[in-house]
Amino acid sequence: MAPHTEQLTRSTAVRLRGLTRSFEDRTVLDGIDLDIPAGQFVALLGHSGSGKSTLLRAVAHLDHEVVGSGQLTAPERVSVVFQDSRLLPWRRVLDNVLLGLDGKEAERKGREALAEVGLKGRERAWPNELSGGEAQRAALARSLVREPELLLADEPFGALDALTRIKMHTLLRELWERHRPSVLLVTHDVDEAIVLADRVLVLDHGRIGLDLTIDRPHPRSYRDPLLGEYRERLLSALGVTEDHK
Ligand SMILES: Nc1ncnc2c1ncn2[C@@H]1O[C@H](COP(=O)(O)OP(=O)(O)OP(=O)(O)O)[C@@H](O)[C@H]1O
Repeated sequence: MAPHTEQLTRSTAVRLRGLTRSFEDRTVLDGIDLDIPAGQFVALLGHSGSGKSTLLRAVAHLDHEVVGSGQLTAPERVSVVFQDSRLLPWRRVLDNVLLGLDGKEAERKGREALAEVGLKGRERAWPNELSGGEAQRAALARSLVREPELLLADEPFGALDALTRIKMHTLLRELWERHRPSVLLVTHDVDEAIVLADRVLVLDHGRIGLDLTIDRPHPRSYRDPLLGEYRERLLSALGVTEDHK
């Protein structure tokens, strides 16, 4: 089966059936079935090498060798944010945000998106004049301006310091509240997953080992004792026992 884009019902953003990916003789994704309803914020956890990025690349249609007995469907308007901002160093911030878009209306939206991520006034800065957190904000603005139905994020805050990361969590959640894309966020960080997402998946041996709904109101506090129960379940699904903590 070749992955393809097809018309999805309004209520489902992503549908995977039997998604399989092997590299030589190693099966990394082993028949994954997954539905992500439109507008849902999902985090994907798993050990290093468990296949999180491979799954995200498949959903982004960046991998043409993935196979399955069923289907891989995702919306056409998909934006991807990576751990590094991937801004082009020879283009100013606004031009990076607008990459591939033309016209006054696009420029207006680009400026608006930069204002939304707190970079008003930095439109004409060069990427090397931005801090890591600012560069990731610009990358988020570049995604937003395309009004994605699905935002795929591969450890977008992995390279940031702890304080900046917390600010970015708040920003990402606020942007989600305003625009309501479906989100698939790959992360190593259990706390990041439970503070941001409404549903957390754990990838284990090529399958979804745990599919956990986080039923707590937003904004969430890291200190919420009820989040502790979710943390325990996720750590246990990841095979982290008390001795390892
Ligand atoms: N192009 C490739 N060629 C060969 N093996 C690959 C390729 N891409 C990924 N793999 C392998 O597939 C497995 C899963 O990789 P993937 O990057 O999806 O894991 P991950 O869960 O995102 O890891 P991390 O958390 O360390 O980023 C790894 O063992 C990796 O070596």
